[in-house]
Amino acid sequence: MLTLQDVRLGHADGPALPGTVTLRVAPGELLAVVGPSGCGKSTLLRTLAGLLPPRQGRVAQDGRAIAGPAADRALVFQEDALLPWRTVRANVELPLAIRGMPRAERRGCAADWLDRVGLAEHARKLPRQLSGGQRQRVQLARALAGRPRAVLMDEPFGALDAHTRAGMQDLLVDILRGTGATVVFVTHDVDEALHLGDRVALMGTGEVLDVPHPRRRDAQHEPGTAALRRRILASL
Ligand SMILES: Nc1ncnc2c1ncn2[C@@H]1O[C@H](COP(=O)(O)OP(=O)(O)OP(=O)(O)O)[C@@H](O)[C@H]1O
Repeated sequence: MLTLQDVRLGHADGPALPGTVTLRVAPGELLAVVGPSGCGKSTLLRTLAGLLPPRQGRVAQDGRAIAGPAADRALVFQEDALLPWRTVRANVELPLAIRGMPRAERRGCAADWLDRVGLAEHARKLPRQLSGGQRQRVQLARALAGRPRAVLMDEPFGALDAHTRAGMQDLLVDILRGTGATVVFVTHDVDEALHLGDRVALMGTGEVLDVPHPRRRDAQHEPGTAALRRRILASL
């Protein structure tokens, strides 16, 4: 579980953002976060990751204050954060190696995750030999291979075309199933938030709304989904 209690966000060299955030993300939940540009969505994720201390208030994972980055919380960005000189497999293995996992075990773990994201036969390639969508799948494999209890995703599919993006959403739903990971997912795309989220947090207003039919593509035209969509759009 991730909790923020009366948290004031802000970068060290900038002013604190207006207002405070109080939020509780339940174990295994996917919380989608939307809000106007500049309202602090990325700052929120960095604070949860432990990369930025809160200006005020308390940020905790499972009741323990978050004091710095930890392997238990993986970050996935929109921009490609793979090491270009390492193979796909070595990129997925890297966080496992840093955690001291023995070589044979991390080989097996990386192979398993590359298989789950459909890239088994690309393991020996370099990132630049892959498409944008494939690179994003490597990032997912790398984030999840370490079995984090929380995954913090900042517009991870924002740079992908609509078709690839829908495929990535389906893949994410598929590979999260059974991991029990808690996910905070920042997006500009209201339909993505409504599809992936159990709840949607509106960062501008502080509201957190239940999604009536999470992860059901056919729910788009259900009255509850349509009403929620209008409400979110109005808040943006
Ligand atoms: N590295 C930084 N140093 C100082 N201030 C920053 C830094 N990054 C962002 N900010 C400021 O913090 C505020 C919140 O930015 P943030 O990137 O969290 O917003 P956001 O909601 O993610 O925006 P967007 O939707 O446009 O990505 C903005 O006023 C921004 O100028």
